[in-house]
Amino acid sequence: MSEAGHVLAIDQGTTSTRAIVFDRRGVPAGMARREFAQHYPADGWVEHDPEDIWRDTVAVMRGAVAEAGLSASDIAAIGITNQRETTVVWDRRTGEPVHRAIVWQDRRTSDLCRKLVEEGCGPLVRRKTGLLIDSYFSATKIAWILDHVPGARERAERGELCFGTIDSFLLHRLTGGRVHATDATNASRSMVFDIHRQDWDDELLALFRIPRAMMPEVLDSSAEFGATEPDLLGRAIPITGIAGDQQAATFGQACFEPGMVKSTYGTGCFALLNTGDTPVESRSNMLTTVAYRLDGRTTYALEGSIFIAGAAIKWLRDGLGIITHASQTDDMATRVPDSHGVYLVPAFVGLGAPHWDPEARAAIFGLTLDAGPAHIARAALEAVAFQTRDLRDAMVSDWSASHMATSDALRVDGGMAANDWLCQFLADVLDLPVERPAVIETTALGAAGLAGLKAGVYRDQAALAGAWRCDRRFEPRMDAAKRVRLYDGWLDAVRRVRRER
Ligand SMILES: Nc1ncnc2c1ncn2[C@@H]1O[C@H](COP(=O)(O)OP(=O)(O)O)[C@@H](O)[C@H]1O
Ligand SMILES: O=P(O)(O)OC[C@H](O)CO
Repeated sequence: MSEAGHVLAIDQGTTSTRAIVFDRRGVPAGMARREFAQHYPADGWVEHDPEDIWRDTVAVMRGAVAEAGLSASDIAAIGITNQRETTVVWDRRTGEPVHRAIVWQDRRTSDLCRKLVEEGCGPLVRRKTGLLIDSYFSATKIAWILDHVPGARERAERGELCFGTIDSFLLHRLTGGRVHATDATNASRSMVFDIHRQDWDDELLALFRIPRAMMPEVLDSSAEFGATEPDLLGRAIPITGIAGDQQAATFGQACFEPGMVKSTYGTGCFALLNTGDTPVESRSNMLTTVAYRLDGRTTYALEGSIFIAGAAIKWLRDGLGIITHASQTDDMATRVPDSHGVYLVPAFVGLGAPHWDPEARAAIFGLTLDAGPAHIARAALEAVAFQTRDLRDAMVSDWSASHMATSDALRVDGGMAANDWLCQFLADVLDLPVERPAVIETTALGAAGLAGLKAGVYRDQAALAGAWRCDRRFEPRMDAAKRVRLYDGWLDAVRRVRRER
């Protein structure tokens, strides 16, 4: 058991970077958070500046330790969790990025993806990676950078450039450029990683024209990744846990048994169903992915990915200007009896699962002169619940086709899970109890759990599962006829968005 009793988790998300110090019981002891700039250089393009992310990461690490009233000597280990698929390419020697990070929401390579699908490459990618060919994943983003940054492809072939998702970029910086690695969950989001052989796949690397020389080493999610440069926090601290944020949330929600499901409501919404040590291929356009890999043993999941969840609420604030803080939407939705027939389909960057339609764009239907901001805010929240229903129906059909039932409640987390109105509506639309944990920052908790297992702060997964506590359980109470009517209206709105693209 480690003497230093705390774990520092870095949670680098799409709209903000957080660090949280957890104690030996998995209780947050200190936290710091910074939002950072989103860049939209063209329609469907989304970029982040890696230097903003690095600067904020160092600041929130130091801020969280200070807020906890601790020092580096109290921190046994660091865990990293991150927005997935977002792609950074940097110079191996200097650590300098050759281009801004291309974010997971970015759709600039959708034409290339469509071409590969038309050429019949879909089954090969699906069989090896569990993924559909889509610009969401890293491979085509890497190729775009190599094709559009002068000299980058030649430098990459000479081994002078590194690719990494955000975890890998931060690991390289935190270790002073000594370590170029990632974990199996992040690798599984690239479209060039064989989830069965657990290795980069040369046939797929060739298909996407990516030199193997730029790929990071792939380790377990709980592993010895390296140690921080002493000047960052006052002493070298081991980094012993890494996972993509949705897998970290699955771990933080203690969804360790096959059939258990969690759904995270951040910028996007991501539902993961643990399928155990067997990858389940979806017939409903869900993804097959790595949930976590411990001691060389891979646990898989079915995943439904929705690109816009909290981002729609952010748009109400920054785009429409009808709110000044996301939490206002709770009161606004409560104030009106229904959305007055208003449906908002948040296809701002296309539609993810189960449609995978990059060309779709957002729309609001059903507006009348007596509809107002509260109806639109409610429709934005309702859309998150309707999209979750789309995912759950697909996952249940995949899973129950050949396995036992799914768990009897949906565990939720992420920034939006603080919205009581949304959690209740979610339970109503799913006709399923929704459980919100006492520690809502489950993504960071998962990263801390992975790091703490390796560092000896937490005994084992059973101890982590035993520490999970429900803060509030929302029971479904909507009558069936209303549920059917509302959801049918949603399905009609989505059909209209897809027809009109
Ligand atoms: N009370 C709330 N009601 C609705 N949406 C919220 C609420 N609080 C935060 N959000 C939304 O959740 C997102 C932030 O959640 P978070 O998990 O921090 O996201 P990420 O990890 O993607 O950065 C933002 O898009 C914000 O608009
Ligand atoms: O930043 P989040 O929490 O919305 O997560 C983004 C996902 O990792 C994208 O796959």
